[in-house]
Amino acid sequence: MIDVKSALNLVLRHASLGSKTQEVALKAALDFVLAKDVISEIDMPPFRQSAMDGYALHMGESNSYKVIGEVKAGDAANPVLKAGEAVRIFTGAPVPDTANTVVMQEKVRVNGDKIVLVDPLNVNQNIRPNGEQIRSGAIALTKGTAINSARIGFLASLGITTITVYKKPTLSIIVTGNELITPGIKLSFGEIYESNGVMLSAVLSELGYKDTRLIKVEDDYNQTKEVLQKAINNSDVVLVTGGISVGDYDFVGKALNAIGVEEIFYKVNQKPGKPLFFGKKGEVSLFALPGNPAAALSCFYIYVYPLLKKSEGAYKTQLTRIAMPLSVDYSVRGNRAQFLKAQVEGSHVHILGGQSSAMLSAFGDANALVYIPEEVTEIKKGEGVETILLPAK
Ligand SMILES: Nc1nc2c(c(=O)[nH]1)N[C@H]1C(S)=C(S)[C@@H](COP(=O)(O)OP(=O)(O)OC[C@H]3O[C@@H](n4cnc5c(N)ncnc54)[C@H](O)[C@@H]3O)O[C@H]1N2
Ligand code: MOO
Repeated sequence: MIDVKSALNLVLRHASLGSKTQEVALKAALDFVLAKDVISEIDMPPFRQSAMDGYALHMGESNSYKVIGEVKAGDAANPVLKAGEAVRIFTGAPVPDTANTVVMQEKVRVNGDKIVLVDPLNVNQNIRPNGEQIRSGAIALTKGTAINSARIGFLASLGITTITVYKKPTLSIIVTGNELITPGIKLSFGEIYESNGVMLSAVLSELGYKDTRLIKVEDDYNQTKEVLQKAINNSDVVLVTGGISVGDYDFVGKALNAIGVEEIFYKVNQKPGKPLFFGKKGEVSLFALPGNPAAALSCFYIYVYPLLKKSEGAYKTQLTRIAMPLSVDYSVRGNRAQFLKAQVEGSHVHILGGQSSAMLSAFGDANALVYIPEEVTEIKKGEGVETILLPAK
């Protein structure tokens, strides 16, 4: 049995770095990771932009200005202003080359074709210089950056239509167990509804991995071997749930061994998720997640997520971890490190009820996992705990 930190290090060390890239349209690039720096081909803004509705002035001696024209957003006009002259201007419009400041319309009194300033002015007020955000030829986003909605907007503002990203890994999910029944069919005694497969497909889809196959297998050694081998042939990453513990009908470990999957580790000193297995066959990574649903999802966030991020070239491989004060005293039973379903509320983190690894309802309410290392048994209210923020949805 190894500890949590060693297990995570092994996962990251063995993640095969994706080398396959593809061009994608910017509008379809959400959640992909850049495989090449993106260079801006324009200055942004491309011209001196007015940041306010008001007047562009060529500053003169007095506080009174003659208004000689108008420039609105989209106009190509560049009127010539002498000292003491102004043009009416609107937010986003190009400031004439001969104007050296912009005054908001609320800060002037209008008197016919004259305006009078209410307050003294500084030069270059309310003007966004060209290239203020980025210069032509500069790096807009570096290789390894994950594309989010703000970055799609930023690249669109630079006129970029396609980018080069890493290909997403192809994934197979294999759920094991004679007791598993597809929801929609009436349960017989001893049966339960299959939930790990749909849950893992959903969390993968939420993170941008749409190309996943879901396969169900009975507790049968030969069938397990066959299905695992097929999944390894067809995928970059395989996730198995259940059948990895020590029971007589837990065939996953034996089957993995028989088809030549190299064990990187098996069993981590953590709750939930003790019987977690991680292995490799060639470039294919394989996790056997515990069958207990909350253990499977915890292990997904803590170990599978970083592997996926690392293998698609992302520089940020792990969920954000912050120290937050605990809302009440908490004591741990046993000597396993804990990942506790929790809710960040205001400035505190609150550990939820229903922590059993067989129960999922608390997970649905959780927006974080609190990590308590194996050597810690008592935490007092207000003490800082490592809080892993789950992707928001
Ligand atoms: N003698 C021991 N028994 C167990 C140990 C141990 O150390 N010694 N560890 C326990 C812990 S901790 C865990 S976690 C589980 C993990 O067992 P498996 O990974 O082999 O999982 P299963 O036994 O197949 O299933 C566990 C549980 O989860 C349900 N399950 C499985 N798959 C699904 C699915 N796709 N959808 C919904 N529910 C599923 C299954 O019916 C079981 O109730 O082992 C302990 N035992
Ligand atoms: O390691 Mo298990 O997930 O505690 O039931």
